[in-house]
Amino acid sequence: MGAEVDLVVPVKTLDRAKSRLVGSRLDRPALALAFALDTIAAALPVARRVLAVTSDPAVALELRALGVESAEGPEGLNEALRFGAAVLRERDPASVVGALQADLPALRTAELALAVASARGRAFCPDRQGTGTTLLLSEPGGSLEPSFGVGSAAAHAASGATALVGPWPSLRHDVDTAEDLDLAGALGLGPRTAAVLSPVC
Ligand SMILES: Nc1nc2c(ncn2[C@@H]2O[C@H](COP(=O)(O)OP(=O)(O)OP(=O)(O)O)[C@@H](O)[C@H]2O)c(=O)[nH]1
Ligand SMILES: C=C(OP(=O)(O)O)C(=O)O
Repeated sequence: MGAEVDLVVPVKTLDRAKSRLVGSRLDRPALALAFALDTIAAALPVARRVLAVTSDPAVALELRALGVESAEGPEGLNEALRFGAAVLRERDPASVVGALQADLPALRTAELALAVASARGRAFCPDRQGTGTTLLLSEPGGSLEPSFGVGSAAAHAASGATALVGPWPSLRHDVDTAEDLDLAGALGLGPRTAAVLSPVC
């Protein structure tokens, strides 16, 4: 792709996160934090900068220990992403700015690197079902125009972004439900997520 890649990663307040993981013995806040830390740790070697946008001081503190910068953005996912993308764009008018979801606990660095390198212009990676979006990239120097939420893959395609489909299953396995967690587990979970799950497995 050529241009440097800077990523904004939105992280919801932990006590409200991953509400669809209900009905199990899972510790949702601990898992949401572990998902975010595993996702970001896998992304760090790929991106020049990673900026997390979160209103949760506990998340910011954990990320600081990883050397990751956080900012408190506005309420709402797309608002948080626009805020983070503007911060990154201000620092470099020519970079590729990306939005990476924080619920990819099986993410492999090499797979993210391959997907990013495959992008030509503004592009997105659909989730495994093909309806959601796990990664959205601007064109170099371009705007992100995030439309995350229900049906975001179709929304990103309709806004002119190209779908990134290739050998990067770990980038497509976001985890919202217990079934998603089983499927991500089959790919191999990051160490923090595996540690949270180990007492109940
Ligand atoms: N900063 C910020 N991040 C958000 C917000 N809503 C969602 N996110 C993040 O956006 C990504 C995708 O969100 P979802 O998959 O819906 O995750 P979630 O909201 O924790 O899960 P559900 O409660 O099941 O909807 C995850 O990285 C979340 O942490 C928000 O209002 N602000
Ligand atoms: C917000 C999104 O994530 P999810 O569908 O996992 O909630 C999205 O895919 O746009």
